[in-house]
Amino acid sequence: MYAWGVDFARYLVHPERWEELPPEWDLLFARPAQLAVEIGFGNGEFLCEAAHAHPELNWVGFETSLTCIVKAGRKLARAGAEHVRLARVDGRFALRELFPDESVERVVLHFPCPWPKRSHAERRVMDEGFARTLAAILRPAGRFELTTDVLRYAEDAAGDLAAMGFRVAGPEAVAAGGPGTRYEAKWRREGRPIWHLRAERGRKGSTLRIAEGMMPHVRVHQSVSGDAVARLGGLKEAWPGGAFVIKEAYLSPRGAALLRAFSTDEGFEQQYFLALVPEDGATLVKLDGAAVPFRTPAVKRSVAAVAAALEGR
Ligand SMILES: C[S@@+](CC[C@H](N)C(=O)[O-])C[C@H]1O[C@@H](n2cnc3c(N)ncnc32)[C@H](O)[C@@H]1O
Repeated sequence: MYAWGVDFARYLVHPERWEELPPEWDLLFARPAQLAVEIGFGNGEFLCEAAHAHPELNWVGFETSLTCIVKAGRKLARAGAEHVRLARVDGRFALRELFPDESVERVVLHFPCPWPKRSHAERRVMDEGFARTLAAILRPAGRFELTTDVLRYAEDAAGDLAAMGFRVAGPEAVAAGGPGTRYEAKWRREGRPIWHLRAERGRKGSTLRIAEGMMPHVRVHQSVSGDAVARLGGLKEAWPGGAFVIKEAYLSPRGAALLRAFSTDEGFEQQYFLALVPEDGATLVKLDGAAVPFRTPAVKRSVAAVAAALEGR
């Protein structure tokens, strides 16, 4: 990807397209090294600095904002940073699904959105589930660091981490020497106290992973009519922890169809397309390559349910 003449494509990775999860990070970085992860890296100030200060580590950053990916990518390219990869994936999902147990040395989270309202709590990065993931993917004595301007957030994090067996130091106020990010500068300008918490993994935890590399597909042994495709719009299923809905169905003049789908697995939401491809009197139901989702239980169920609906089951 080029933006203002700076090529930063070499930093970008697309885990949703990988056929094997979790991946071999050493192969991806073309060198064996300990892994360090930043979640919600914003404009990339810390990641850029950290890659220079700790060239012995392979750094992976996760962001949900495309604008941030572009800004951080440009910064890394300008600085000539090595051993960094960026992905546009929800960091909570990424940490759990993309790293084997006991494979990460360090995880950092700087000024996560606090989402103080109870009704928004599920959007917070740090919670009990995240602490469980950390206990699973961190190496023995691997560490997690949190910097925030919200004392309550840091205190809740300390509680969740301690309950998972972490040795927790803080939260303590840090007068200077924070991560050097845009949000640190912003809150310091406003005179807010900055809180730092450091937690070292104690006992190993375990976590349930749900994504697979394999692309689900089902062959329906009949061609499908435009009416049958149109009836797929609105198809939905929900079960404890997950759901999918087919939002819209588009039919091409040549008999192929695209279905716009939405899924959620334990709050991890995805939008994607299913393709219905005619094949010698049969129809292949598969994921379309335009917006490939992670292959979660909800995504797999949507493929199976569309095939079943077409077969009248
Ligand atoms: C308040 S900003 C802080 C950015 C940066 N760390 C800093 O200190 O300047 C929070 C960032 O986290 C990102 N973010 C929010 N939820 C996320 C998630 N679940 N996974 C990855 N990034 C996330 C947002 O897009 C935003 O860039």
